[in-house]
Amino acid sequence: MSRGCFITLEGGEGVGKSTNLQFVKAWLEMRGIVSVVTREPGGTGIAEKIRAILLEKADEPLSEQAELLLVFAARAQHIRQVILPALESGQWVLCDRFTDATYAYQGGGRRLDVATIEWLEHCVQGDLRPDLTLLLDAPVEIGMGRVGRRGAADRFEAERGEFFERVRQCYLSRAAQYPERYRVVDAGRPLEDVQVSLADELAAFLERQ
Ligand SMILES: Nc1ncnc2c1ncn2[C@@H]1O[C@H](COP(=O)(O)OP(=O)(O)OP(=O)(O)O)[C@@H](O)[C@H]1O
Ligand SMILES: Cc1cn([C@H]2C[C@H](O)[C@@H](COP(=O)(O)O)O2)c(=O)[nH]c1=O
Repeated sequence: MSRGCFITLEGGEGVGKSTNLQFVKAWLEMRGIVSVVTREPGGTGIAEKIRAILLEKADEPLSEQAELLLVFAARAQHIRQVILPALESGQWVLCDRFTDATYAYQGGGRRLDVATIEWLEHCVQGDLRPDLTLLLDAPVEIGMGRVGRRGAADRFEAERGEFFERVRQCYLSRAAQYPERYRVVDAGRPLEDVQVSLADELAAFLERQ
């Protein structure tokens, strides 16, 4: 049995990752491809508990180093419990954020040392990398406007605009750095247009397999 493909959806807050992950799953299903939908941080019982720590606005401030290590602790659990078993059984994995989010949020947003992130990535993932990363890109105000209508902000959503500008620029520069893996989709357009572009990218990806 051939190994499944690993697809990640990335982007800033409110760009439409969760909405479009369901679209991607349905698009693949219509072509006979079974996929597991999951997310980071999270995706297992333990990793979801870590997610709760990362997202909650607690009285005790979470240090930036603790934040980085928690993200990778959740990822280690997720990879071993969910991602690798699914890929090895031939299923595809569709993940709402993965390590590119760590480069964008902890590297770009928090300005933590990129070499440390690379080292943790190597320790936790070995050579596991996404086969395709769909970057949903939209101006920060558009994404935050969509999120704002959803209710109370979590610990990340409460960050300032400049933080999210750095996150966006970091995603875009990684997309330029890894053009063979990344596809950038303009997510500031109406949902139907975004999904036409996603379908084009998925069709092109299938052609390459
Ligand atoms: N292209 C679009 N145009 C207008 N509204 C959209 C579009 N895409 C998603 N939305 C809406 O924006 C909101 C946020 O979408 P969604 O939860 O999918 O984003 P997300 O990127 O997963 O957010 P988060 O960063 O919080 O995980 C939802 O109400 C969704 O219906
Ligand atoms: C994987 C990952 C995530 N984050 C941040 C980014 C988001 O603000 C939250 C997750 O919530 P969402 O519903 O997906 O928006 O976590 C991060 O800072 N670093 C990471 O590696």
